[in-house]
Amino acid sequence: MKIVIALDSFKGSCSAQLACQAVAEGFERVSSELDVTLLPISDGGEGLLESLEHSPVLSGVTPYTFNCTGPYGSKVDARLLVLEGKTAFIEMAQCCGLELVQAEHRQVEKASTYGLGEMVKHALDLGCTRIIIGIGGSATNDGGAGFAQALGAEFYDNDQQLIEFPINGENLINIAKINFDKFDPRVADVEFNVSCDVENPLLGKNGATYIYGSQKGADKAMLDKLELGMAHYAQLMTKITGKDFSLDAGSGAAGGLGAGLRWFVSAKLEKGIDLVLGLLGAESYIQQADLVIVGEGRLDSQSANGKAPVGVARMASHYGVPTIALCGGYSEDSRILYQHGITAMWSLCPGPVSLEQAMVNGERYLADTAENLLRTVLSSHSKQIKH
Ligand SMILES: Nc1ncnc2c1ncn2[C@@H]1O[C@H](COP(=O)(O)OP(=O)(O)OP(=O)(O)O)[C@@H](O)[C@H]1O
Ligand SMILES: O=C(O)[C@H](O)CO
Repeated sequence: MKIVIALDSFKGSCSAQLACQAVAEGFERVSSELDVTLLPISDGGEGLLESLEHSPVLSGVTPYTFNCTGPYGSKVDARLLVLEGKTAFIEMAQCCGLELVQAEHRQVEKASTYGLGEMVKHALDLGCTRIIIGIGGSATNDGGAGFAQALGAEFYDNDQQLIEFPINGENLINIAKINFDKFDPRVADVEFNVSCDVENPLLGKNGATYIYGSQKGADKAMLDKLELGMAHYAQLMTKITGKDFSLDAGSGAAGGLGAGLRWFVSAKLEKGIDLVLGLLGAESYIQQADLVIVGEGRLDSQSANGKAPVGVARMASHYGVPTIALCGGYSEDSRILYQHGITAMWSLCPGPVSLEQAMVNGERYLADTAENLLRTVLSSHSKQIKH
């Protein structure tokens, strides 16, 4: 029996790689005759590098670590991967991620994507001609202005004063002019592909600020202020470039970085999970599988919007392969996922345990649930199972 194990991370509990390993361990308790492929997955934002590093097809990636500017200005270590000396993979959450800052210290208006620009400069220094950036899971709402500043763009306010490093969401309302004379010229010869974890537009009620600003530390008044700044910035960038991306899908990913990357480096945006599945060569494994296992911390109706488990399930259902999802919990409205390729959903909780207990024991519970799941599947096939 061929099984593809393609779980995303269980945020706050275990990484995608550990989740996949736990499921494989549970299966091994039941049968040693399985042909199992582990494909730790991500929705293209946070976790992108981990899924690529453990990919069975991308064996030749070289990891580099650079000390760069974190979301609030202090230094953080971030990694990038280089494939065959030419293609760099960068995960913006490593330098500008929400998880780098504890919830009580988050001030989204002060956060900047400057560190991502530094990482891109490192990739250029390494001679890369294609740069793939996974965006999402960010602490920022600066529309990519910090990213452009790190690459040499100079932002001026109404008094013709240079806006200091690192430019952030709060500064957007003050930008009157941008000077690109010192912008890194190497960028023009590089192909940028961006995998977005969500498809929100830049502006409006469904845009970057109003949908993701609160989790980054903004209250209602701050959300209104940031949206005004973003709208002003979008208007200016549209005037400069002649391109209005405000309402395009993916523009609102990572606090408007999606739009910023299109404006500043002519990036091509893609739906994260599709780009990840392509990079991992997932199709060749999935189309031959008898069963696919997916999962993430929590499944709900939102999971249908570009999240990793549903992306995998859609591909599997295209080939008539059933997909079973394992999760910490699923909401009532998650039934809609049955229409998106998910055949069944299993919660890993063994009983009424606290969320904390479920998260601390995530791997153990996953292995136990996987064991139980495979016992059920094999017994319905009248297969030999270990006792
Ligand atoms: N082991 C676990 N047991 C029970 N619930 C869990 C467990 N691990 C994670 N969760 C729940 O899932 C939530 C995280 O959800 P999930 O892993 O789907 O990430 P997310 O925030 O939706 O982001 P993304 O989809 O980008 O990964 C946690 O806040 C918690 O409520
Ligand atoms: O970073 C963010 O704002 C969210 O993950 C959506 O991209």
